[in-house]
Amino acid sequence: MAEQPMIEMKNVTKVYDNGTVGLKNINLKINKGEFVVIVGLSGAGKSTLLRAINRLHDISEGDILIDGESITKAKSKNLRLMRRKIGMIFQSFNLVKRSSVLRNVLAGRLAYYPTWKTTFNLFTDEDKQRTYEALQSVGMAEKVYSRADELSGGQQQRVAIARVLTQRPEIILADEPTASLDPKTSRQVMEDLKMLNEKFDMTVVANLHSIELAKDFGHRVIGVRAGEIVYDGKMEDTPQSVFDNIYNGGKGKEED
Ligand SMILES: Nc1ncnc2c1ncn2[C@@H]1O[C@H](COP(=O)(O)OP(=O)(O)OP(=O)(O)O)[C@@H](O)[C@H]1O
Repeated sequence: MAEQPMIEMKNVTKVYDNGTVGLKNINLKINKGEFVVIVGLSGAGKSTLLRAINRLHDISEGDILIDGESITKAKSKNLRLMRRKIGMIFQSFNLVKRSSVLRNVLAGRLAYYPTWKTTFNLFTDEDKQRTYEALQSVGMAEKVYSRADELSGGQQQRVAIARVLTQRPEIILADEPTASLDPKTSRQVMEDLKMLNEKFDMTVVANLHSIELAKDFGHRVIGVRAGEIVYDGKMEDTPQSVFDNIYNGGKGKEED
């Protein structure tokens, strides 16, 4: 199979308005079907990196290609179409708390409808079916009519995963998906992400604080420090010393 990168970052720099450098000259290729974990100290630039990929943050320099097409240069309609290919999972779940699980998961289809249809709730039966199946895949089908704010944190994150599954993106960006969950629930959520990766061939890029989860679920690990990539390698080839170095603020760069 030809290796067309799903995500390609070329000389990407991000400087925030206040002058903080979030990313420094990042070059990175991620292929279809990879499960990549990004590790680094707080403030290293992990969220900035992830949010640059779907243009939640505009970058200052460089170019980002999604499936071979520049998202950096994409204009409104095209940007919308490109974003449909990218699902996002947040630490804080980002559900509409007062809405039902059903409506939250259907929202994964929003980008496929013109606004007026969604305003009038004109989702197709097929999409409702898809929603139900997605909830089944994460073991949440019996909660379909519950309000989102009646669910535990772990259940909310699983609903968020069902929403992303309903969206059927090519790429999942997960920004600290387990940071507010207990260890057992965290593992369950990571299993769900693994299912999206393996069963639906979605490319997953996840920022993780937990080295243990990173090791257990990531195929490839990218270490970030002060806005730069300081390590990039297959998980199976990555010794503990790499993690120690990244988290202990070791000097110099580890090798690719
Ligand atoms: N909106 C913003 N404006 C200015 N600086 C910002 C903004 N967001 C992030 N930064 C800065 O950019 C740098 C990278 O932040 P980022 O949130 O990407 O780090 P992180 O590795 O995701 O950290 P954490 O693990 O704590 O979420 C930090 O110095 C941070 O203070």
